[in-house]
Amino acid sequence: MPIAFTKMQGLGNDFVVINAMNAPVSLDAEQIRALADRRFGVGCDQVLWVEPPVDPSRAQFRYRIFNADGGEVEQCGNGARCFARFIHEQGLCDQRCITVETLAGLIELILEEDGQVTVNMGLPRFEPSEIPFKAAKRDALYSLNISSEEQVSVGAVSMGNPHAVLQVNSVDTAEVARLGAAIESHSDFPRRVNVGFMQIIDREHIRLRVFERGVGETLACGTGACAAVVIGRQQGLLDERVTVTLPGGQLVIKWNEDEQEPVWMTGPAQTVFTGEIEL
Ligand SMILES: N[C@@H](CCC[C@H](N)C(=O)O)C(=O)O
Repeated sequence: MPIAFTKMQGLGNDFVVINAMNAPVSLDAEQIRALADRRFGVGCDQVLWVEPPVDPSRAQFRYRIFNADGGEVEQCGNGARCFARFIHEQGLCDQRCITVETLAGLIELILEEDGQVTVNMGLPRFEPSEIPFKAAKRDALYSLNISSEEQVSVGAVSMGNPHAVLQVNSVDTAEVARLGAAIESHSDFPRRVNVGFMQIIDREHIRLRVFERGVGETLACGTGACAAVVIGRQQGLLDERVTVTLPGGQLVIKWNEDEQEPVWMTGPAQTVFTGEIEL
């Protein structure tokens, strides 16, 4: 049976979106990898499924996320904006504000008048056990051993999914591939981790590159942008509203530093093409 899909992108972080509202879809990890393959499949960083919610009294949809390596994960920010646009374009819901279930909890998607999408990304979590990260106690920065001769300093936070953030002098020269791969699978992050390289331009602007868990470096990472701003803000380096420049474009992230208040992300989302594929 061919599978119908929509190819979407948010700042060049790209997705294969599958509508499983009417008929359940079941793909195993090998089939997800085949779909995501850029030479033999459609090609994407993540595969997203739109499903009916488990609890319709709390949410209109269930949003499931699979990395290109086939693993299911908790959260995806750029995907959330594409999810909102997909629902609207497919006529699945005409409300401009929708609530969706994810493995990380509920998130809220708002379609703006100008076509951008704002997402309530939920609360950042800093307790090591919630990230998860092996540390004796919560700290602003942790020293991570890359080898016996090399240590790096990272901030760690969960935006529903795990993130480590390194501050660098320049994202142009940061060793994203080498350090990203080493930190992504570091034994102190038992579920692996997304790794952000943050260059602070000023209190309202950062540049960021992200080596994503289960994918490698992508053109943008929404949860990575939230994580970087939250970490930069906790270190007293950033203001409440920050523009994040990623290789694929810009996001605006807002967080008022109250740990009981959510992080907000605004940015674009676009459909690229639709198709069918036999797996
Ligand atoms: N591209 C995403 C994050 C996708 C999931 C991530 N790779 C993980 O494994 O947690 C985003 O825009 O947030």
